[in-house]
Amino acid sequence: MIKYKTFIEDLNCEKPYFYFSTPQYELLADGLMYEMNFSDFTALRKKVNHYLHSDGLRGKVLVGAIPFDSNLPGSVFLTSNWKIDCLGYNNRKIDEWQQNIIQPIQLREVPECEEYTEAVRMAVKDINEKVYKKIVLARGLEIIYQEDIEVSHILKRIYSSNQSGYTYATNIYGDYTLAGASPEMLISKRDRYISSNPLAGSRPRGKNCEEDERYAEELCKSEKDLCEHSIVVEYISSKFKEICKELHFSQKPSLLKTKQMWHLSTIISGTLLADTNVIDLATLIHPTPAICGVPVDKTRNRIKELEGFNRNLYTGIIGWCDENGDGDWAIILRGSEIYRNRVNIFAGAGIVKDSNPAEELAETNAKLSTMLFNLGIIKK
Ligand SMILES: C=C(O[C@@H]1C=C(C(=O)O)C=C[C@H]1O)C(=O)O
Repeated sequence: MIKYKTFIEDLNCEKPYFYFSTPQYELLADGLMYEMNFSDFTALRKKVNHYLHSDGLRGKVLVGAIPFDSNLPGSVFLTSNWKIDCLGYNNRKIDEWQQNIIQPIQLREVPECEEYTEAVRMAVKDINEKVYKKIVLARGLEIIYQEDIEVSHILKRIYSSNQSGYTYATNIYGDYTLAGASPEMLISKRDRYISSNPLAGSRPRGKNCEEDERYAEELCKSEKDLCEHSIVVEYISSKFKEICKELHFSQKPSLLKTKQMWHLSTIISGTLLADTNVIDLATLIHPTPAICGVPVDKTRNRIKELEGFNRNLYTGIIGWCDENGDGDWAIILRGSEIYRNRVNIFAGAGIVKDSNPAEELAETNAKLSTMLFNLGIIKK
């Protein structure tokens, strides 16, 4: 029997220029690329529309990652060197990629836990004073190794443990690899059909079945988490209402589980009134309150003050756009920046009026565990 290997399983020691997969397909873009720089989202939209209307994307695909902050410059890439393949059911065995995992010599919190809980306290105060309604605050871990780590092993582990989410890896942004296992699709577009699947409101998975079910049940009933979730659904659905003739979403969120987390989830879908490309759609709704806050400008500025580090591409978006303006863009979450012997990982939590600093810290720890597991630092 011929053993079918996916693009990611087929990697030897090389790092892919750009890799993106969903449970249904995987896309790999490699080789020569044209870099399209942009100064902000408005400039990006203009350039992409120009390319699409002048047939400049024929046979090509646009791939890349767009920063969290829409006022910052960035770049996306155009290439004819790309392939896409269906992913049917395949048995992703993480154990196969257990070998060659090295352990770090140092882990450093950026910022320190106490600074993070203090930032949450300040945000709750802002919310009580009605400065804003919700804000997402993140923190990071810097992981140092004695020697350079083998990126292709880590990618195989990320892919294998992320059967139901979006796996991404790119090497086109300088001297590091951005790679992770995002659970959240910002926008998907095929012809006139569009959908978004925001997540907000979270619990860790339990240590046993009983605890796991209890956490899931608690999440479904939690007023605080339901409120956190409804803010995001309201934001995206009101943006979609302006551009869609039909809009569908359930009034009650469902549960989505990853290996490490439970999330409240809502699929919002619609049919576009006029053909709009996926970059226009992504930049219309990004950053959503799932990773930024309400109102957007106020919370984006406050995030810079309270977090004390630069998010860059973390909580930005990653994906592709084809010659028809179709494509998928996921939020850059549960990811890592891998530099030779150093890895930076990040995680955030949504803060609303009833947030408790210690619980939000625990939530970020649970989210960080996705990459800690993929790096082989923790066992589960
Ligand atoms: C910010 C992160 O996650 C986001 C925040 C969530 C929440 O507050 O419940 C859930 C999923 C994501 O939208 C992260 O994973 O770093």
